[in-house]
Amino acid sequence: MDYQKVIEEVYNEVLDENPRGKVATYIPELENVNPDQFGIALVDLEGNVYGVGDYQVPFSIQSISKVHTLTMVFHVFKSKLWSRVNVEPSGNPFNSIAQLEFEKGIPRNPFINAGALVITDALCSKFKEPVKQISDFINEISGQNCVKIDHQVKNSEKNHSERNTAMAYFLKAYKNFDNDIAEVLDVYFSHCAMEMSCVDLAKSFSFLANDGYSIFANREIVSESHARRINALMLTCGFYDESGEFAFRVGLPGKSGVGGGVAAVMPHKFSIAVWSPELNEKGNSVKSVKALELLTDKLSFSLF
Ligand SMILES: NC(=O)CC[C@H](N)C(=O)O
Repeated sequence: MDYQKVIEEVYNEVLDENPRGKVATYIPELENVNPDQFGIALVDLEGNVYGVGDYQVPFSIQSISKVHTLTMVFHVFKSKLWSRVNVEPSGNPFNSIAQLEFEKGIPRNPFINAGALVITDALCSKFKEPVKQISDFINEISGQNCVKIDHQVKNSEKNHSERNTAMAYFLKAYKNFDNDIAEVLDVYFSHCAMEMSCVDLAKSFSFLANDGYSIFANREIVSESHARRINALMLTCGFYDESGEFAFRVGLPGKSGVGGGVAAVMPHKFSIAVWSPELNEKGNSVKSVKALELLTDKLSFSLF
């Protein structure tokens, strides 16, 4: 399969069609990014890299980091975690407070903000220096020192953090939050403000395409059965209230972030990351989703 040719075709077709959205503005610093950037990187299971466009430009990974943090706790906490977070699609926006109250402080899944805050809280219980541990972990599974925290983005989110702070208090009220709220939020904003390029991100997702084994870290990151479960969660919950639409159009497990990135995997074949900052109203990158739809159509395979 000539992956380079396919991603170049996809790239050109998306640029020809030029679907537009709006860059995220609720984190003010994210508005300063050039909205025309667009890149695709695909990494196969031998470690070959195929890239086109701005695939080496670092961008704010935002919620994509929730897959990395979940992986870290999945490994450490095993099944205990699932009494604190559910595994159902939310069908609601990623920052819904109403849903959290309705469900008595047990977030629907680990990828909506409330669920990710519980995961970050669990990380804070386990690790002395959680931000360093998260960076080290992502660097390890990407095979290089690629993670940087953009402190302007971090502080920008911190200065506009009313909803996430409210959610953390709600979780605490329902006794589903162990650590100091400000500390956990600081860790959460730090991992959301990590910057990576498409190629680094695709490498960091490679173990999920490879039954849990990372060819970049040269070790098993999670067991084969845990890798399958993380993929199942990405397929059903990775795109918030648009997860069904993504499964319908693309058919790969994946995760989006409001920085405009999407990382996805085709189990036993490759991992891929696409980035373009303009989002649709659900918070998913318009060009990235279009590119992945064209890609699975051209390859004539997906999970289904
Ligand atoms: N969907 C996202 O990427 C959201 C992440 C963002 N840091 C937030 O908490 O709102």
